[in-house]
Amino acid sequence: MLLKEIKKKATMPSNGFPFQLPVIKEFKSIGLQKPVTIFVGDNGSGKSTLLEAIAYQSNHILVSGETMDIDDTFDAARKLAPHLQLSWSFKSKDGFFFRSEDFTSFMKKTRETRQDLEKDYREIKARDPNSLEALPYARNLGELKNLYGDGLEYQSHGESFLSLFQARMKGKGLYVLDEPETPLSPLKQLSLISLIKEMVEQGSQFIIATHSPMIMAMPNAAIYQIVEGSMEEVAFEEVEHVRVMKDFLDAPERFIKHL
Ligand SMILES: Nc1ncnc2c1ncn2[C@@H]1O[C@H](COP(=O)(O)OP(=O)(O)OP(=O)(O)O)[C@@H](O)[C@H]1O
Repeated sequence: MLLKEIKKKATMPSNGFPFQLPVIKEFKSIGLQKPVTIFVGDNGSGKSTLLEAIAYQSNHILVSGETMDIDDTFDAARKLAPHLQLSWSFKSKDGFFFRSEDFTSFMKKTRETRQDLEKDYREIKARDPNSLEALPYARNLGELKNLYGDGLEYQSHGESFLSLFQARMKGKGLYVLDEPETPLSPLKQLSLISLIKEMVEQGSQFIIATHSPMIMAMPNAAIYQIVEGSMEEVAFEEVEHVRVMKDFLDAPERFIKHL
């Protein structure tokens, strides 16, 4: 394990967002004994708020490589993070925070970078086909191609999500993922589970907020369920999402006739 414990300091304010959220008020500490920690809970239970603060306090790097410092949507994380005490076995500098909103801007940035490099490369070659000045542009274009193939933008939304994870994840990193299942079909969620399993085998650790029962079934995972502000470790079969989804799939008509 890289991150061993997340503990709330005694001095946290009790008023104003995010401090007045029930889950933040009641949170004391969790020990991370498994390589995958999963937060589940209803919409609005505070999963993202807590996850963002953990990510901010750990290394505050986004999937794009940018810092969480420049984005005002992380104001609450910036306020809450100093009140969380993280204990490490080994503080890795690798890893990132991922939420699906940042994916679109990362795709846009990658596309613009590639287009700029291609334009500069073409201009230099047109001026002088043998110019050494073109070499760094060719090298950077080659690196982008190695990482993402011909371009994430030529893949479907779900495919490019997975390619991004495959390109950006490596061993011994701490990955904090907020609802990574968002655009993924059930089969692609299995591919994500397989990728996470592979990364765990290489010494990585994951903290994930999810609504997906498939992700919750991940091997080597501890599931913490938030109900009315209290956070408790539960078995997979006890998670509300899992029970509701299972009952629904067993007999959808039973649910739908009551709507
Ligand atoms: N800037 C803000 N100011 C005040 N309240 C906020 C702010 N941002 C979020 N909230 C509230 O905090 C609560 C927790 O939000 P959060 O996004 O952490 O929930 P969540 O469990 O991740 O939900 P979901 O599953 O829908 O993503 C919600 O009720 C939300 O409306």
